[in-house]
Amino acid sequence: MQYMLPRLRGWGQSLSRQMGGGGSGSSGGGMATRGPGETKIETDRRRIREKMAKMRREIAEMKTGRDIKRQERKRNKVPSVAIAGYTNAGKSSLLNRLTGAGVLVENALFATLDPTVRRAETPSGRLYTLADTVGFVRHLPHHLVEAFRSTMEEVGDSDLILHVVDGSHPAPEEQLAAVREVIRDVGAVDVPEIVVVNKADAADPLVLQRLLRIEKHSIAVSARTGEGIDELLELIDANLPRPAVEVEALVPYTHGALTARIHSDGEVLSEEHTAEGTLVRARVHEELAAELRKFVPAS
Ligand SMILES: Nc1nc2c(ncn2[C@@H]2O[C@H](COP(=O)(O)OP(=O)(O)OP(=O)(O)O)[C@@H](O)[C@H]2O)c(=O)[nH]1
Ligand SMILES: [Mg+2]
Repeated sequence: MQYMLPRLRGWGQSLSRQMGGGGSGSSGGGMATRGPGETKIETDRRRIREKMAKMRREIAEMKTGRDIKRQERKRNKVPSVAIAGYTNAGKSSLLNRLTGAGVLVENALFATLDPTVRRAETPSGRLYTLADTVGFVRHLPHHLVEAFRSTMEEVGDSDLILHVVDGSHPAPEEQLAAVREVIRDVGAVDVPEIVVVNKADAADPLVLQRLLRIEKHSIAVSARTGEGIDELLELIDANLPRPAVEVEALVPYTHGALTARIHSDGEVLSEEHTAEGTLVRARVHEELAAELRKFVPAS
């Protein structure tokens, strides 16, 4: 903490530029109010110091709850998708847009301190979890990187990363690179990534074109207007890990709940309603495959 404060001069300045300039008064929460005799930089430093302290406390409290949730997810084999990206990129807005959740959205740094997890469903009916994460900033002092690291476990453990970048920012490539550095640091390089270029409504079309060309797995969206969201949902569907076992089962109509689980936990390849029940071909995880064994149709 002591060591980082002298460095906040540059940081604070670039942050206010990033947020559209014009000082801190136009945005942010109540903490932005300047005390008597405080200069802009002092206010920034104090604000950041307060945020950091709060964040560390919350991170410490969160860890246990997160571990439990993660274990549950692993057991149920529900694929997990993490929304990562630079601070203020629109991660929480995207989570809200994708799941209808009411997560706090604010034009302020580190609006999100708790990696919230929501359940979501693909257009084809597969269930997955979607996690909102803490945003990154460039030139993060080293001990702060440590604090982020624990929240980054969420990202490292996920099956798919939605890497959100603000397309209307003057230097989106730099933000992408900075976030990737952290993703690499936490060993999440193997997790497939979709680059979600957000704020398409406010971005320069040429910048959008450039980003979509450079980034192979990318899509332009606007969490605000909903533009591109349906396509993103399809893309998530296509990029979720495929369950391991392909099965064929004739499920009696009396076992409707089981048919429903094939839809939510697995990937249905074909389905036919016969006189004896629902004839399904699907990819499912081991557990469900075992339960379906007694319904393998006599051939
Ligand atoms: N024009 C425009 N603004 C957006 C869009 N999505 C988000 N915003 C705005 O960008 C700001 C940041 O949005 P958040 O969703 O809080 O961003 P975040 O990435 O969760 O930020 P942190 O949690 O602080 O890392 C808010 O003022 C949003 O209203 C978009 O698609 N278009
Ligand atoms: Mg957020």
